[in-house]
Amino acid sequence: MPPLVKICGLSTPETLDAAIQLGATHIGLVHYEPSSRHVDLKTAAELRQRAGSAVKVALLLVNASPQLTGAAYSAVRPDIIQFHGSETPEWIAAVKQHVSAEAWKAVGLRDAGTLERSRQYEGIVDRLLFDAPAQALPGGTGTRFDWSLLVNHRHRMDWGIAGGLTPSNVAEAMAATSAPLLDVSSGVESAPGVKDVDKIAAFLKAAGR
Ligand SMILES: O=C(O)c1ccccc1N[C@@H]1O[C@H](COP(=O)(O)O)[C@@H](O)[C@H]1O
Repeated sequence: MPPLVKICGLSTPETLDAAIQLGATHIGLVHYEPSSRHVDLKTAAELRQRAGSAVKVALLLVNASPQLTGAAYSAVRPDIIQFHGSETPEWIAAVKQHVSAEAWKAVGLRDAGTLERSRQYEGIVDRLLFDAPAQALPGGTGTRFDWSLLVNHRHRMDWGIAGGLTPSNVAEAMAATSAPLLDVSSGVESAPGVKDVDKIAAFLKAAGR
């Protein structure tokens, strides 16, 4: 069974359609102004509607206020909210009382300690997304983390990997981690924020979809 694949940071109808037709199982819309992939809520809602039920749609937020999270959920109605900042388990639990979307938490994996601390989200979120540690931006930087950190880790909940995945290294990432979900953004772009359909196709093919 091939892994699930999420193509994140889509911002145009053309690239959304291509990702769906090429076999993505999930797509991500980034609502975070500092990002080159930021989409406003109106655009996010239009893309979400266009996707329909063909894929699961994640809305990526970073340390958004309760007001913004609520407004974003109401406007876009995503299947998933991807929390990609320093949101605590308590914070996410509180948000979940007001939205009926899955909650995914991105965790910047620096060392075995961060992996152990990620267990605090068990029972609170629906999936952990292991990513490279935050830099100037908390994600979407095309940076890999040390995949060997996941070897022999006993996962007790759904999970996936993100960070620096590309069509060229995704097979190696799959072999190293056996991740059930692969999340890619900058590795399928021709420039920051500009998705490349050929790279999306190459990534999905290399991931076995
Ligand atoms: O894509 C962004 O600009 C972004 C901004 C803030 C937080 C997360 C962001 N992207 C997510 O980061 C991971 C890894 O991305 P990459 O493949 O290394 O570019 C992925 O989930 C992106 O959607």
